[in-house]
Amino acid sequence: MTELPRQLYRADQVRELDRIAIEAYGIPGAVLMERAGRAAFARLRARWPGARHVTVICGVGNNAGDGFVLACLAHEAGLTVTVLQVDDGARLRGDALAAQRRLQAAGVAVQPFAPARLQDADVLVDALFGTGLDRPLAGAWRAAVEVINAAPMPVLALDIPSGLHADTGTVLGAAVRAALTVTFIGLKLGMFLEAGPVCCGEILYDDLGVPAAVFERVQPAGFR
Ligand SMILES: NC(=O)C1=CN([C@@H]2O[C@H](COP(=O)(O)OP(=O)(O)OC[C@H]3O[C@@H](n4cnc5c(N)ncnc54)[C@H](O)[C@@H]3O)[C@@H](O)[C@H]2O)[C@@H](O)CC1
Ligand SMILES: [K+]
Repeated sequence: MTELPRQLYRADQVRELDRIAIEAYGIPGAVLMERAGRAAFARLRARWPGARHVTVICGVGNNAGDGFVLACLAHEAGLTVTVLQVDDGARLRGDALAAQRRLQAAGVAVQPFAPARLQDADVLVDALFGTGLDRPLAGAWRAAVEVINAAPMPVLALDIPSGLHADTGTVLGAAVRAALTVTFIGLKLGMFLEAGPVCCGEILYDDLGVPAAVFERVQPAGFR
């Protein structure tokens, strides 16, 4: 975990940083996902050392994958772990699907999201959407964010609070209000604009071990 950098990026630029790290430096996406889950879990324990029950709410992309990795680590650390999926998960693929299967092999069930399933949690983890959010939340997705925001427990958001536009900081339908956001590889412009600061809460950053040379290949969109 390193200090907050000054560079700010758009979502497409962070995806470009991911791509360069994977393709030009041979860091598998699954390794980045493992490091993301591990970094976020370490920060969860540091912020809420007394937490005994963690509930991870997952979407259907790689942000969910980060959540599955965190859930597995929490389970291995002896915490009570509840994993909820808002969609039927049929769209899961690649690294995220592999992470979900590892979690299930470790004995943690993935259940459909339901408000009643949030109770008893000490901390909620927002693994619904990250930089792949590309349209306003609607239906069950929006309802889930509203239930999360109405719940009494603190929220740790993975990479960016779900519903927050990574480039503009606008709320796309609804956005998670997190106590802590652990963001990966690049700080997003939107975290510091409009609703960004309120939705992110405290921001912590992890470069996921991406070599400094990778960052020289993408011109930041701004500086904080
Ligand atoms: N190798 C990588 O690319 C890495 C990605 N990481 C994680 O992956 C995230 C990006 O993952 P993805 O690009 O898979 O996307 P997300 O996981 O952010 O979004 C999941 C999917 O939701 C769908 N979606 C978008 N807006 C929606 C809406 N309003 N309603 C319903 N569905 C919607 C899209 O089809 C998208 O693919 C990052 O934020 C980060 O958390 C990290 O693990 C670092 C490594
Ligand atoms: K998120």
